[in-house]
Amino acid sequence: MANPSALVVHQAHLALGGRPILQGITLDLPPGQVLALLGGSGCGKTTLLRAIAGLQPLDGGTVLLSGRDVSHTPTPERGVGVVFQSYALFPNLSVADNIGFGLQARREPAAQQQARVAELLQLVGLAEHAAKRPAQLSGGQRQRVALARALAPRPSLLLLDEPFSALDENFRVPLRRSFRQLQQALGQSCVLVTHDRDEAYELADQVAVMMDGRIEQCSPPEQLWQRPRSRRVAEFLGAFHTLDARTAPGPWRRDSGCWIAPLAALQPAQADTPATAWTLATQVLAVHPGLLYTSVLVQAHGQAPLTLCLPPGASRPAAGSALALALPAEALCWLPD
Ligand SMILES: Nc1ncnc2c1ncn2[C@@H]1O[C@H](COP(=O)(O)OP(=O)(O)OP(=O)(O)O)[C@@H](O)[C@H]1O
Repeated sequence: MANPSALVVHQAHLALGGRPILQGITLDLPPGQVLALLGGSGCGKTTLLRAIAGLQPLDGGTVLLSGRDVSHTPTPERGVGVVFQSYALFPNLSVADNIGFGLQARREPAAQQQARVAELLQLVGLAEHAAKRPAQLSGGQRQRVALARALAPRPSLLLLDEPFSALDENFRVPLRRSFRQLQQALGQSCVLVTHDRDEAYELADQVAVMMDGRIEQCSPPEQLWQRPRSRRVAEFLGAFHTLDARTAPGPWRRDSGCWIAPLAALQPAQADTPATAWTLATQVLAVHPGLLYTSVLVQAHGQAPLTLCLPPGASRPAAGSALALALPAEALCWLPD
């Protein structure tokens, strides 16, 4: 028989302070994969993570870990590891003792505990810092201690709440890449809470977009960014031009919904632009030079302003000038409201 899913959440419901916070969440995570819960502030990501950990009781619904119904099982018996945004390390314990904390609590033989701590110190590259206190470490090192501590008891599922958000961009990206390598080498199943789209895209096998306590779409990242299922998801991902279908010209006009196209698909119209393309007569509102590209804000009739991205060397149009743009037909996809 195939391995059971690392995590199944079925119809999770929860209200707090009289407000619905989780509204029928259903998820299924195969073993060894990372699921990212991606959403804006207050959509319920952390609450869902806490419910999976058993730190927040649900009003209704079930949670299964490796096929075992843990809906009413206390946290210590669920076999999950948790890495909090703040890392929550013990300031008076050494790095090694922080990592070994969960093993002591399980009363494993001392030699076995020491061997496991040494293994994890190696794994996260902190062997020479074993005797230090958390205050003597950098933010990235503290994050790795928190990760090692959560991994030490070999959890069936690792839960991570914004684990990289306290770090500077320069540290965040290399650290999340080394985390992904480690996770894949260990085959560790994970649920990752994040509001960072790049992080979700890079780290996750499946991305669940959460809005108002619901999963709007759960798909592998490439699929999500190619085919968002609704306008809300497309707008949240921020990777598309959105054009109103009601005010669209000729063949693009519809009674409802919108057309979306990847940002790079919008280009200046050329002599060889195919007749099937959607051509837009626009006026340049503003030009914003940038390191990677120049953003040109344009206004097309009946549409919200659009942003054309020009490569750094391209000639820049002047604000107020007219600019003919085109979107190839194959880049456009209609979505319901
Ligand atoms: N104990 C509580 N009592 C009442 N409301 C709560 C409680 N805990 C959380 N909430 C509310 O539930 C909603 C979801 O909170 P949650 O922390 O899960 O959001 P989030 O998606 O993780 O947001 P963020 O990214 O800002 O952390 C918020 O509106 C929050 O105010």
